[in-house]
Amino acid sequence: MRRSIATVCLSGTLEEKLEAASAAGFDGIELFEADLVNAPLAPAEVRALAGELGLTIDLYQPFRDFEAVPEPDFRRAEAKFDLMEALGAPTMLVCSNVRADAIDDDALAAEHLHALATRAHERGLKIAYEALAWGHHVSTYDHAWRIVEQADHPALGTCLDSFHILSRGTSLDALDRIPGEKILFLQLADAPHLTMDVLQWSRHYRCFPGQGALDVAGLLRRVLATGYDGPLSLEVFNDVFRQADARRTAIDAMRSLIVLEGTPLPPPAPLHGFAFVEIAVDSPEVEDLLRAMGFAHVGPHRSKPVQLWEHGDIRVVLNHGGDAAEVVAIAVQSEDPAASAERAHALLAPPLERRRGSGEADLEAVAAPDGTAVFFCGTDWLGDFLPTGEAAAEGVPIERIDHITLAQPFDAFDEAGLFYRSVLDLRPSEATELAAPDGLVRSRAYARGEVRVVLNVPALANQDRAELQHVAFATGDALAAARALRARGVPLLGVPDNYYDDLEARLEDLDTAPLRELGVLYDRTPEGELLHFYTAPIGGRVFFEVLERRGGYRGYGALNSPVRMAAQRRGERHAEGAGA
Ligand SMILES: O=C(O)c1ccc(O)c(O)c1
Ligand SMILES: [Mg+2]
Repeated sequence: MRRSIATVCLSGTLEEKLEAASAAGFDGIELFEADLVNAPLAPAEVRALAGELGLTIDLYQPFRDFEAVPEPDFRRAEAKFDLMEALGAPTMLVCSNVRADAIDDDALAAEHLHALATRAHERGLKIAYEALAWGHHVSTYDHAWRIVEQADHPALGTCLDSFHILSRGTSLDALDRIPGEKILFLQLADAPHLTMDVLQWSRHYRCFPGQGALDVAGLLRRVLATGYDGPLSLEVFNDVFRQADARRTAIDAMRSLIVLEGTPLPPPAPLHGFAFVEIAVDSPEVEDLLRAMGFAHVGPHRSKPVQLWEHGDIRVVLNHGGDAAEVVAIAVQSEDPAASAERAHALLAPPLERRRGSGEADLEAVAAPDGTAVFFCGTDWLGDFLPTGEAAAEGVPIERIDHITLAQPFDAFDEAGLFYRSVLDLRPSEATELAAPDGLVRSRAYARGEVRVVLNVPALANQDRAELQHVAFATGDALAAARALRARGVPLLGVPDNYYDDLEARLEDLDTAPLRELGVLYDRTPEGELLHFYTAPIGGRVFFEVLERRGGYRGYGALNSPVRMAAQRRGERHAEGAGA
């Protein structure tokens, strides 16, 4: 099916919006009136530019507050028809009247729309009538359809918008009564569950399908069952997207449509946890910390300035080309790396070209939205490192990478989420908000089996950095691990006494003494328990966590994150007797 995107989804000037839509592979656009009014291009020039970019102008919108008023404004409508002829836009969206003085009279609305359609028809144009969820009298799609049916004009049909329908929880059953050819346009948008005024919800929080909580896929199935074969068009009003890079947003939008349509993709290959995490370093600090944690430097790379460090099943690659300590790559162990990479490419993840020495493994890698490399590893990559013969220290019970937490830029929360969900086929948990000392952080975990990625994003722009990156190591015994690491002189993050006092007040049966002594945090859900602690940050940017999941605990200790963040901000380290 044809894919369109409304210019309101994208940031920038009209020219930038068109270029971004074209670069992402869209076939057409919905032209928002304001984007045209604000542009120095004549309508014919917009048409020419769109044409050069391979885009059609599928819809001109919105035409507001027309129907069911004492004097419908045909003069304004004719002016827009002139414009549409110059643009080559075949259809005008008329949204339901929101004015307080609109008349509650379906027959009158139908009469006005019939008259409008008659004039449009003379020009070879069409009118698509859409119910806004906050329309004064017409606020549901079935009501808008009844009026269109009553108006009964060949140049008049309806425009369906998934947000207006699903936000109100309107039953989809009436869709079966609308003939496909009378649906002139389909707008698709998702949104998170929010309890708020529906207009505010629509204008600020819409997102691309798959990024919110609405069943857009279910609605699409019902609409396609009517025989609708017009464009699938994204119409998303979102404060963050308005501030994001238009080219990235357009690719995010296209990825969302690829997933929504159920486009055949290479199936996700089974994954077996993380093969490695790569950390860029600018000082010997990380090496010192890994050594103190019992890691062995098992080998330098044959041709690149990177080293492999190992402990149990944990592999950390240190990259000495960095100018700050940060996680630059995550690598998953795939049963079929080539298939994983093909799936990623089909989902528009840009491949990363890698330089490879002769005899070295051909590692497939793509770039995540924030530039983090995602590698798909088989088993041959370990041969790229020259063995040193070093072995990890005994007696430090840390076993494998449990999860990797990536601090993302402010505008990447939904985009990066959709990327990891679709490319790696990870399942999202509920999003949470963490109150850090420097601002609110939105956090959401994505997981499949042993591959777990947590995305942390500042809630507002202009916050330099509300979060750090971290790699969490799984242990079978957090208290023993904390004891062993302390004995080896690993600088651990201090936890205030107030935290343990609160824990005791909340959980009467919990013995907090060993936790308090060792600076170990605790969480409990009906499924199980979590014991975890953190190293002090290195280079101000990266730290490690050690965690023990007991029973079926599936979370990430989000409740305790603000305690950690406050301690990190103070630069507190756990010292002997700190709990006393
Ligand atoms: O928010 C609005 O006014 C508005 C305008 C046009 C649309 O198609 C829509 O869904 C909402
Ligand atoms: Mg709409």
